[in-house]
Amino acid sequence: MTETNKNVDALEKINQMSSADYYFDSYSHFGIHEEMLKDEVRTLAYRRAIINNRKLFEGKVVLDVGCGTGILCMFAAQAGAKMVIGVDNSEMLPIAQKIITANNFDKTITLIKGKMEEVVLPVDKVDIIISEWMGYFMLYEGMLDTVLYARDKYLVPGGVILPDKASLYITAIEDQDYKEEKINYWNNVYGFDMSCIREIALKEPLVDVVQPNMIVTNDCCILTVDIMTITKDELKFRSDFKLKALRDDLIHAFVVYFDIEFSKGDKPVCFSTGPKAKYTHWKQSIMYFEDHIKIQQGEIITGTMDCAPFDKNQRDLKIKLDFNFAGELMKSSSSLEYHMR
Ligand SMILES: C[S@@+](CC[C@H](N)C(=O)[O-])C[C@H]1O[C@@H](n2cnc3c(N)ncnc32)[C@H](O)[C@@H]1O
Repeated sequence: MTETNKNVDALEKINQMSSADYYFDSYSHFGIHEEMLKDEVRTLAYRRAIINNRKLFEGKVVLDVGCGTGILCMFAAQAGAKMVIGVDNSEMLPIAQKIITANNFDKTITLIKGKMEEVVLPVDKVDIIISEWMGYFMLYEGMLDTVLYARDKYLVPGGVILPDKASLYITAIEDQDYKEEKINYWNNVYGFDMSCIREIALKEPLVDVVQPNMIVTNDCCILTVDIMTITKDELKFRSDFKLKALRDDLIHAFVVYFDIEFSKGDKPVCFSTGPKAKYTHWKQSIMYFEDHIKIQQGEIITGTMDCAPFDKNQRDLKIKLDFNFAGELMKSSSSLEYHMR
């Protein structure tokens, strides 16, 4: 093989690589765990849901799917669990083991390195499954599939999963300035035409913070997940939505975010990753489209969203968004496709 061919091959490989290739590596560095642990909306919600529900945990066998640093395992042990098993396939696992030992939880917490789908647990069944599985756009990373696998294989009848409910929402925003900076920027980069990157950028949901004053419409729930009962197939979803303008404005993007509920136990806990809630590391997922919609208060955008794992890489998401708008000032309809990777 010539040097040129080798380079072309390497480039093609890089182009074909996506989140699946880096997935467990990405969780092997402490940096990502630092970001998650410091997200207090997230970590304190889990702590409240576990520690404040001592009655639920006392004397129980608990499985933490994707235990990372072991933080949720330690909360469960503090809440009185008899035995906690943490499973993780990243190189964080040996470090988590040191953390468990340093905090004197060796007797209660057993950590196992490997894929949840492949490891052998020291018990046949568990009473409670805890997991922090949510990715951007809620379903990115496809980790909920792993929780459902663990539920079907290990959860005792009548067992509990925390969290147990998740809902995905869509809304629409005015975002002219940031669209200029992130999308139209590529039209003229130091005088050069890089608009081919603009085409790619338009097709990728942008994970960033949406300010509440950018929201132009109400929101609409496009998916509700009951983690106790949902099947892997139902996570591929199609949902119609209707968004009503709260004021006269321009719309440049649709925005997706999710809410999480721990509804079991005496003290239910919930948190939102929406633009009106406190910052979380999930931010919001922004989907820009060509042009804009000129909307007046009370007018309605209707649409359909289809979302499924990407064929070539089940951790990526393929999102199709069709919308229709017939307002007094303009009419617009479009069929948009996005790839979350
Ligand atoms: C979002 S992190 C959560 C870490 C920790 N539970 C926390 O709350 O800070 C998800 C973890 O699950 C692990 N993971 C994802 N899928 C897995 C699988 N199929 N088998 C084992 N570990 C998995 C990842 O390596 C990662 O460390």
